[in-house]
Order: sequence, then C-alpha cells, then structure tokens
Amino acid sequence: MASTQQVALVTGASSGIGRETALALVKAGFTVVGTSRDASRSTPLDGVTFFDLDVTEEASVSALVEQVIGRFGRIDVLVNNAGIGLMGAAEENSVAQVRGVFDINVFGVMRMTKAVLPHMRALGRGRIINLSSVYGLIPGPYLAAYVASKHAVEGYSESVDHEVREHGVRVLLVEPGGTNTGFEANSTRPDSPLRVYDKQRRIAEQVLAAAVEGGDTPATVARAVVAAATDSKPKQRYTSGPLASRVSMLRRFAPVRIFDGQMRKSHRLAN
Ligand SMILES: NC(=O)c1ccc[n+]([C@@H]2O[C@H](COP(=O)([O-])OP(=O)(O)OC[C@H]3O[C@@H](n4cnc5c(N)ncnc54)[C@H](O)[C@@H]3O)[C@@H](O)[C@H]2O)c1
Repeated sequence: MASTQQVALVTGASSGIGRETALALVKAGFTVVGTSRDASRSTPLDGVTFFDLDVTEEASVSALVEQVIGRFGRIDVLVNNAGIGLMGAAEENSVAQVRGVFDINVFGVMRMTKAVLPHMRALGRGRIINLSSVYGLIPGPYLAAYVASKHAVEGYSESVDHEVREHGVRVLLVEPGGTNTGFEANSTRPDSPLRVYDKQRRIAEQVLAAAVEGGDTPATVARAVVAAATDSKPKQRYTSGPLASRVSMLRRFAPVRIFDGQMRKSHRLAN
C-alpha cells in the first residue's frame, strides 16, 4: 500500500485503461490526479481529481505539472497512458497522420517526462510508467505507424531509465495485449484525421480482433500498472494478457545472426 501522501498522475484517465488505472491507484492508497482533454465532460471518478490536458500542447503540460505540484506538493508516479492508433497501409498513411500519432504517443510521453523529471530528481524518488503495447514488441501489418510509435516509447523509456536510476527514479513500461476499450473507435472516429481508409478497414479490424481475442482487460492492465508503481524492486517491463505475455517471453528467444559479436567491456550498459 502506498502512503496517503503519495501522488500519482495519470494522463487520458477519462476512459479505458487510464480510467481503470486511476481507480486502481486510488485503491492502492495514492492521491490520484487524472487528466482529460475535457475534464468538465468526464464522468467523475471517486477519489480522482481531474485536470484538463492535451499532451500535444507543451505549455499546457508544464502548467499542469506546476499546478499539481502547487496543489499536492509532489508527483511520485506518472502514468503516460494517453494514446491513439492509426490503421491503414503504410504507403497510404500521410506524413501528417503519422505525425499526429507520434505527437501524442511519443512526443506526449517526452513532454510529460521532461516536465516531471526535475521534480522527481529533487524528491529523490519517482516512477514514470509508460503505456506501450504488445505492438511495442512485434510488428503489426496495417498498424505500422502505431507500431513504430510504441517501439519508440520502448527505446525512449529504457534509455531514460538508465539516465535517472541513480537519482532514485525509474522509467518503466507496461505492455498490454489487445484490450477491449474504446481505443479502436477513438482512433478511427469519422471526424478524426486519423480515421481508417474504408478499403483497409476489414483487414485492420481482423488484425485488431486477433489481438483482442488473445486479449487483456483494463483491470488486468491496471493491476500491472499498480505493480510497476509499488513493487519494491521493479522490473523494467510489465506485460499483461495471455498474448502479450507469450510475445514478451518469445521475443527474448527470437533468432538473431550475430556478426562480430565481440563487445568490449566498456561498451556494456550497467544493469
Ligand atoms: N486498447 C488496446 O487494445 C491497447 C493495447 C495496448 C496498449 N494500449 C495503450 O493503452 C493506452 C490507453 O488506451 P485505451 O485502450 O484505454 O484507449 P482509450 O481511447 O479509451 O484511451 C486513450 C485516452 O487517451 C486520451 N487522449 C488521446 N489523445 C490525447 C491528447 N492529445 N491529449 C490527452 N489525452 C489524449 C483519450 O482522451 C483517451 O482518454 C494507449 O496508450 C494505448 O496505445 C491499448
């Protein structure tokens, strides 16, 4: 159990995994701040204080973090959950569409991380928990931009983790399998510039349906996030759902042909 004064900040907390995670963190004893792009229209959640935030707006991100610190004194846990998908063949996704995905899924994570890190360093502790995906580990046809964004989140998280560990701060990953939330609809709503192209919709839906079948629930993902937030000796990566767990294990044994495999001691990263 977290002590009552520990503060957790969850982005995109008004729906799906973020909502369930915010509630699970309240149950685990955290003071929870949730963000939503329109807090006034979010269904209230017991024990969660909502603030407005669009993670693509840099000035709003800094202002939000200062507001939370001003009101609650600290941020112990940041859950970068806000995210969006993009379906469609790689050659048909426009650069603007892909940039839209990266602006939320990758640069959103970076903006939030940059804003909270100085506070966590000063506190001498903290956990940043980034929602990746099973698609942060494997390819996904007709989901290339989304897959690339989540692979980017993986690389960014592991790299920053090595930078900040010595200050008592960890940057961890949660990798859900396909989870039945509003994610697909939110990523393809008709007014969205990120909507799927009709002719590819069926294939993309089959890919997603396969992922959801081997799937996960917001509750299991939320449990993984709470474990990442509270484990005394946290792991770098938390995975949930049968498909994601299998992929996560198999990835470690993926065949690779190594040339010139000599690695000098000085090039190894400390673990
Ligand atoms: N649903 C799945 O199958 C699945 C699988 C693996 C990983 N994930 C990841 O889990 C996370 C949550 O997804 P979900 O399934 O709960 O879907 P969801 O659509 O219910 O939640 C996404 C949240 O992000 C918010 N959001 C979108 N753009 C934003 C922006 N610019 N600024 C602030 N908030 C924004 C939305 O308002 C929404 O609340 C995402 O990062 C997603 O990539 C989902």
